[in-house]
Amino acid sequence: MESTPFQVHLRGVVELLSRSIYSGPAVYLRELIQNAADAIAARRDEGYTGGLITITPVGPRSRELIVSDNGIGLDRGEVAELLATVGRSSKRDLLDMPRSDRLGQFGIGLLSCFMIADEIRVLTRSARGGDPVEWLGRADGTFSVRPLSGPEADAVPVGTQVVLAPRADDAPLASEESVLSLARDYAEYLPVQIDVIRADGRATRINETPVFVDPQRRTAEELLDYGRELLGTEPFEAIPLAVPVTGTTGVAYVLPYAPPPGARQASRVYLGGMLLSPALDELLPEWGFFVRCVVNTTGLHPTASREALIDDSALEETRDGLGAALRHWVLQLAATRPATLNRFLAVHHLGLRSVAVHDDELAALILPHLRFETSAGTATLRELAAAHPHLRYAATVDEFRQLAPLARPDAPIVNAGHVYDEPLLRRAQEFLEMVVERADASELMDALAEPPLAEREAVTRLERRADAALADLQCAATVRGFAPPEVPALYVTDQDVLGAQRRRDVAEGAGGLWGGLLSRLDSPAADAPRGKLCLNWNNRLVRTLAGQEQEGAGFTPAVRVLYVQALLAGQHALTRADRGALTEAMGRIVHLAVGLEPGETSA
Ligand SMILES: Nc1ncnc2c1ncn2[C@@H]1O[C@H](COP(=O)(O)OP(=O)(O)OP(=O)(O)O)[C@@H](O)[C@H]1O
Repeated sequence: MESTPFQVHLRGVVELLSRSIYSGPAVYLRELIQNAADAIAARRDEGYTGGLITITPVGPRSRELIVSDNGIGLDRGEVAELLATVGRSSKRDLLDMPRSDRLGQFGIGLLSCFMIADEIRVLTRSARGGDPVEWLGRADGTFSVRPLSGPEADAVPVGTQVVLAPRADDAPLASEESVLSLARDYAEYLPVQIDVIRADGRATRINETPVFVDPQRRTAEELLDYGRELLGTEPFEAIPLAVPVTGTTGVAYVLPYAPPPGARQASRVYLGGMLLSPALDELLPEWGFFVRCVVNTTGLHPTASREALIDDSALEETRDGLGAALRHWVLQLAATRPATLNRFLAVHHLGLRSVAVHDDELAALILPHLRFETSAGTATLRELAAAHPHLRYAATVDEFRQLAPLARPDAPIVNAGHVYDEPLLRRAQEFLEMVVERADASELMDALAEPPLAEREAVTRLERRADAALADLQCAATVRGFAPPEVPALYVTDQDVLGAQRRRDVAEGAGGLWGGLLSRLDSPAADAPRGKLCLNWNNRLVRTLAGQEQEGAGFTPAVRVLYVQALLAGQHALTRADRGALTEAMGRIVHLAVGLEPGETSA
């Protein structure tokens, strides 16, 4: 059997590159700069100390774009082998791992030039000696090699020039304006000088110093300057980053605003100084949504497109390292700058809360510092855990509103009615020494002071009479002493009652089929849930009501008005029955005030 080498259909491969691998034809320039930089690095390995890349864009005087370098160059044998063999690269080491000082590794980069031109012409002279060579590759898959001699050869210095004549449609990508902007975007931080030759013949050096490569040695102002450009606004703060195992350094900019929920901030990533991606998702842990990073790395591995990173253990290690830096920042804030921590939490609390619900790392970090509203003012969870290891909470804002007045100051109730609060409070038990439990209205009421034994009889009588006065309103009465004494009564419900009440409100508004259905759901049964009116034994008015020996005509309307007042104070919605009761009770009170019998209406 005869073995035959595979045939490569070059147009098909180029099509594949342009459609499926690269984000667009503009990457041709990145690939050329990268090859030039690698060639200079290779020559520097042999003791050379110079290095310059020159790019001449397409212009009024020439339809050709030229990228020249004074790197290692290629001899005749290397040209045929390296330039014309798809997938062959000089830059992989023996273990097939990318070398940290070389950018290329796949042996396909040069083909990207076919996305804008039908021919690639390479003039090259090896630094190791030998005659220069011209290599001509064509998009139809053929190439030719021509050794140069005489004056033609004398004109070719050590290094390589790549010459492209872009197709008319693609020429704009090789114009001075595009070349300047692409070269800056991709390569302004490369450690090699890059000049763009302008139409007037003058060179513009595009190199800039990357502040994020060595952030520890930069001033805060320098770091913030870059951050301002990156975020388009003043960063909240700049956090220097370093993950030495993967040669990654950079800066995380804390956003001064809350990003949309769930949005992980994409990072700007440079590989060996060359832009890999302006917006890479996978670099940060999920909970790092509150920063936008810029990093340079030498130890992470690009995919063939060079626009993403391979999700391998190096990336995972880097993610962990960056997470650790963010965690350190938060802990430092908590320890040394609590006011800044509070400002940070005020901006990002919703996002932090949403992620801490399911992310252990963030929960452990942030929970102690989260602030909650309680019946005794606001406090952080750490403060609450220290003062009240057994903590009770209300699970809705409604519930909090009605339970808060019942809570003793030494046993406050936490408002866990806002989004994420309840699951976070429950999680707090894993990270802080505390037990949290949902507060129960009747238990709280039981904890309130019972009136003294000597007055029990009067209290029981008052409860019975008030019960009777409220019977048709599905409300029971109870008497306790609580602060402040000016409040005559509180209305207390448990969750079932609140739910039933809400359905009744809807039914009243809905009418028709829906209304009928809902009202049937709640048609008062013997065991129908009842709210409770808790009368305050410390209140003068309540005592006076209790003191009325006879069933005075004012008792029932007074209790019913107290009931409606308590509902309103607790911001409960009034049902139709409640409104009816109020109108009727007020009518009777007005009659009593002017000395008329209830029925006496006509003159
Ligand atoms: N300017 C240059 N100077 C010297 N050699 C070059 C130059 N450009 C390309 N080469 C040689 O041609 C080979 C193939 O280049 P190509 O850009 O296709 O792949 P690569 O750079 O090795 O890898 P990648 O696909 O990751 O870019 C290189 O490995 C290098 O040996």
